[in-house]
Amino acid sequence: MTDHTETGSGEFRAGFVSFVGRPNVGKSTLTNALVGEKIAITSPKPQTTRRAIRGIAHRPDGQLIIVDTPGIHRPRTLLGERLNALVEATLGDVDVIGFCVPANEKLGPGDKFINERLEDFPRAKKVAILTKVDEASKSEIIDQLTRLGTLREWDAVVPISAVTQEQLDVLSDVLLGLMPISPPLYDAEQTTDESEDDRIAELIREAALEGAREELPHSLAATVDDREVRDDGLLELYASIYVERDSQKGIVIGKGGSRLRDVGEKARHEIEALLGRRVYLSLRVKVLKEWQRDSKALGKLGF
Ligand SMILES: Nc1nc2c(ncn2[C@@H]2O[C@H](COP(=O)(O)OP(=O)(O)OP(=O)(O)O)[C@@H](O)[C@H]2O)c(=O)[nH]1
Repeated sequence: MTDHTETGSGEFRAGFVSFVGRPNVGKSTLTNALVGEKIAITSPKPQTTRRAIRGIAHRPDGQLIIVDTPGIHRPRTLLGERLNALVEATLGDVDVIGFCVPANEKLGPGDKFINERLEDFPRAKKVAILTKVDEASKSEIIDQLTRLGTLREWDAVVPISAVTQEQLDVLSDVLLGLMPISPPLYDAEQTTDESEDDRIAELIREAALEGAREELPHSLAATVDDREVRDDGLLELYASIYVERDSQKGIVIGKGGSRLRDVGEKARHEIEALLGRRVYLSLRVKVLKEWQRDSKALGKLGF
């Protein structure tokens, strides 16, 4: 079981926080930096986060349970609608919402749209997080903080960089301070409640996303279909990458299978790091026609 020593102030706090913001503002990177382990996938392509993944940051004086949501956006497909419903359900339930805005881009209509939506979640405390301060000048940061201040009365405003780790300790202090006094909600060893297969599938999808062309990211999904331990102890994993159209299959596989080999190689390294053991990874690319619009297919892929 867990071994939690309480600090001077005495009170242990635990609760749920969700980071929201436009695509690509650094929510997943922040989650990973706070948790200290790779949980949510990160990618330079927007909207790559598709499911609510919990990362748990353990501290001597509390636990921050991070619910990573897909971005809030206007739905265009059935997948989009489901994702928005997921966001609604998640945000209705958290103690703190961290509204992320990058320091190196001006506040735009997208930020304002999301900020207004925060009114729908009166239960949650609201913290503005200025991300990527390593990419902005002092005066840009000050301007941006001032503008953020005009949006609403925040419970706190914190500038951070997940890449240089700047102010991450301040942010976790602030977030924890806003959490209810509570006994630990999870064991100290636990950093996520996602299943291992789901995490492996995310690593495969992340590898396949790398270098993928514009049209592809939203069409990619991955599943782990089977696993077997060989006599020599090697873990065999059988997984599928799904695309929506025949033409996309060729793109993922590449000339003579070269691209798929690279994807497999990259994913295998990440999976081995996650599991702490050697793995044989078999990847197959399958076409699931228009799966984003097909409720049966969405179910099959775990949405
Ligand atoms: N320089 C800098 N880059 C960052 C920082 N945080 C994230 N990034 C980069 O910004 C890009 C997007 O980061 P993500 O964490 O995937 O963004 P996200 O908000 O989770 O994106 P979605 O999943 O699309 O909603 C990646 O290329 C990150 O490496 C930061 O603190 N500094």
